[in-house]
Amino acid sequence: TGNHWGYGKEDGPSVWHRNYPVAQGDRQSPIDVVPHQASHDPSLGPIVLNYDQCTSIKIANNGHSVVVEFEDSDDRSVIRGGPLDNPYRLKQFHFHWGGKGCHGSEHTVAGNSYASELHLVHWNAVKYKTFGEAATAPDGLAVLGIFLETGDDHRWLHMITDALFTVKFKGSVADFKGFNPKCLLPSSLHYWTYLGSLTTPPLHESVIWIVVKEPITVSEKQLGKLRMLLFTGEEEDQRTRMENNFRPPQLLKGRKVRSSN
Ligand SMILES: CN(C)c1nnc([C@H](N)S(N)(=O)=O)s1
Ligand SMILES: [Zn+2]
Repeated sequence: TGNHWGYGKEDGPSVWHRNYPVAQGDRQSPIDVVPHQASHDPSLGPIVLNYDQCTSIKIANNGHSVVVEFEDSDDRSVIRGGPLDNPYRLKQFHFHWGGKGCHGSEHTVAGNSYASELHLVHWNAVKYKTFGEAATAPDGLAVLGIFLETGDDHRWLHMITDALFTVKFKGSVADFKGFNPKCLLPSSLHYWTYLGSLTTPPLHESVIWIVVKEPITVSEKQLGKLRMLLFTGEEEDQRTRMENNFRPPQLLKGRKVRSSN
């Protein structure tokens, strides 16, 4: 019905263009990052995260991913520096992941996928009054992408995976206070950056992407807990596991990818 979209055969990334023609636009995301073709830009400073006053509010299953929302009525959690001309306010973070053992990241590096990808979504509250307004502006959003590879348990990710049972069904929301996503960052914030889009409908071409080079390590067990989430609501008799909720890489269409040092 209407603008319903998903990750299945009938409603997945290959048909999103029918309801969202921008899917075939000139600055779509994700992309395959080819490190040796990225231009090293010495003018690109470090990314600075001021997440110390960061306050998470709730965790939700929106039928496409699991999302942790933040209080964004002031500049308590911002990202600045790097390619950004203003500080951008943290609004939410969410994940994309694969099926058992297979890949799940959205961005790829020289054709290689990671098991999952974390997106920290920020908006330019200096230039725009609301997230909605920023989400349709060419410099409105900044998304920090972090790759997840499998290995040992991540010492803090259990804070999230232990809460997933509270949001199993599409449309469920639960309190999730006091979580600071700084604990999910790798030790180095060296990155690639390029101009792109949201990777889910409405696919607005409003994102300055900052893809961090160093992945974090999580265990297969922790990733498996993401897959106990459902795409479907409690009232639906069809129970569909939430997995493979990633869009494949899109054409670069002449865009330049820059690399911090
Ligand atoms: C409205 N918001 C916060 C978002 N809309 N689409 C989002 C996508 N999941 S992504 N992957 O961040 O582009 S995030
Ligand atoms: Zn995302």
